[in-house]
Amino acid sequence: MDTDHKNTPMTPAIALRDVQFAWPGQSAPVLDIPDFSLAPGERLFLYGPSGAGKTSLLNLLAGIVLPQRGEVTLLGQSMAALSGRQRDRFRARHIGVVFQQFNLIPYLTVLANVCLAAHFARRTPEDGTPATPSDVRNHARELLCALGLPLEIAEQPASNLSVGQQQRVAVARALITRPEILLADEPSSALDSDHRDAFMEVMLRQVAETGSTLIFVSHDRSLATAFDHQQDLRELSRVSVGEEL
Ligand SMILES: Nc1ncnc2c1ncn2[C@@H]1O[C@H](COP(=O)(O)OP(=O)(O)OP(=O)(O)O)[C@@H](O)[C@H]1O
Repeated sequence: MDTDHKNTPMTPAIALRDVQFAWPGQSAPVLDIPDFSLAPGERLFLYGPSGAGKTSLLNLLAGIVLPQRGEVTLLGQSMAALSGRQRDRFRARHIGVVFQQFNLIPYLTVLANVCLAAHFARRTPEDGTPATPSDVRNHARELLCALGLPLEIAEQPASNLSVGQQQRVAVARALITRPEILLADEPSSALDSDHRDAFMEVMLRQVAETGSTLIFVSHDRSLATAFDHQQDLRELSRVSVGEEL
């Protein structure tokens, strides 16, 4: 169970060992990663050409898919040891994910989309996340405002928003739970330079305050200087084209 996972100061936030992953129906792995780990609080900028498997890797780390071989361990918890439902719960409580497609619920208001993540995480004040609904709403409004979204937008359905606005709502939704691990897949791709700078400041400030471990995927290499490390996925993953699993 999620609550059983051991998390000592020496435990990496993220650890992959001998991981091979192929999408269903494909015999060739998209990822083959012998060894990869990040310490708590490390911030990694991940890049690589389109199709290299960056999004696939984030799906593995979020526990959305499991590898055919090897082990993915987050905060000391093996993902394979959890059922699908337990992985969903683990993700809600410990991981913030900004998906490329945002995955907002279109008919819910912006505020409801952001607050729902806090509801599913069901954190207590001791975890550092406000517990009362009105505190959560205030925190959500603060995040939306810091990300440059006008306040009146909070009460509109998410489907009314521009792509760049939806992207920032998705970022607020990932940050509101103050997750130990933040996985962001091209989270600034639809933003102009002013909004991108504001977004980077908000995200990095909260990550620093919370001590979150961050993997940030982007094609914009100019952003890499804000991170502890940058990594080309092709150097991490030794995929042999045509190899059978
Ligand atoms: N849900 C899926 N089902 C089947 N195959 C998939 C799925 N998602 C990705 N793939 C395949 O896995 C490979 C890697 O795709 P992935 O999206 O991980 O690359 P990427 O590096 O994130 O690319 P981009 O920079 O364009 O976002 C591609 O060949 C893609 O077709």
